[in-house]
Amino acid sequence: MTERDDRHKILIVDDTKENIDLLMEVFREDYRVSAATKPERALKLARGDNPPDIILLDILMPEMDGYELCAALKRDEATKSIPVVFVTAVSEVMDAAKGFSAGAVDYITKPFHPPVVKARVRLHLDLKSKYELLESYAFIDALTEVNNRRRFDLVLESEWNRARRSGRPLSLVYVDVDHFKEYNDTLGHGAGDDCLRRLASGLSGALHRSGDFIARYGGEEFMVLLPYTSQEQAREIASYLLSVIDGLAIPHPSSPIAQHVTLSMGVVSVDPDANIQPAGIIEAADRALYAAKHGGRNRIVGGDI
Ligand SMILES: Nc1nc2c(ncn2[C@@H]2O[C@H](COP(=O)(O)OP(=O)(O)OP(=O)(O)O)[C@@H](O)[C@H]2O)c(=O)[nH]1
Repeated sequence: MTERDDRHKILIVDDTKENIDLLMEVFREDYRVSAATKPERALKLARGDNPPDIILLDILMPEMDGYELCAALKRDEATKSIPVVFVTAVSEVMDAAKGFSAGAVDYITKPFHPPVVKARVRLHLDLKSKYELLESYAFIDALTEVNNRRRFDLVLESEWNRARRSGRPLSLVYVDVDHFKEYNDTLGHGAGDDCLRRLASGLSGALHRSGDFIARYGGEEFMVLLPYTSQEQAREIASYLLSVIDGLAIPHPSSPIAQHVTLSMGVVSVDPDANIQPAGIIEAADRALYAAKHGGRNRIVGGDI
């Protein structure tokens, strides 16, 4: 088995091999370093499956100058959060303002002073990690620690586009806790919060496929998004989720329908050719959920779009 290499990745982009070698020497020991001498190659590596954590970019290159390449990286959703540091010779006339407006975070000058260059790269990697951590908090529901509604909206949009491109179905399960007002009224709001945490953890733990996605959508509502899943498969998954929550047997003394907490679910699957928007999928799942509630709760109802 090969050992995992968790070191940060640096991409050096420079048309001169000697410059690449110089920077390689500075970083080789502490980082995974790759290099590109041509802008297209740099773009390809940055957009690839294993993108760099930071890019050191020469400003003067014959085919596309560093400013243009930096601007191209910043325009692309997939690469825009990779920090770009310009590399320039003190003898070159560098327009720092132009560099920053193209999206660079900093610049370093040749000849290199290795401790300073290393410190600057470390600083930007550190800032990037902190930014990512903050960003992840912005997408997590504080009570249940599953994804929040803001993240759900973004993921639904991107999965919807992916489904359209792939021509494969996308399913959505709208989940709502039954008689949760009575639960709170009988056992208190704190117990209600605990119950929501247990439900979120039970539901997310029951989703096994990568790509399956759960979010807390509102107070006692969750959304489960199932890419590449037909209506029939989605109903099977929904009934598995129902059985998992049944297995938790969370006591609900004031429920008129069971002795423990139950869920209602509305399930819809979308034919990606259909001429509808993501909001239409939610509305259809909401109608199916409404039917599940009116049909007696603790059940799954499939809906049409
Ligand atoms: N403890 C707790 N309760 C919440 C939270 N968010 C929403 N609720 C409660 O969830 C309850 C939802 O009540 P309703 O919309 O009437 O629905 P219900 O009682 O579950 O009834 P049905 O959905 O029709 O089965 C309300 O009493 C809200 O106060 C939360 O974060 N914590």
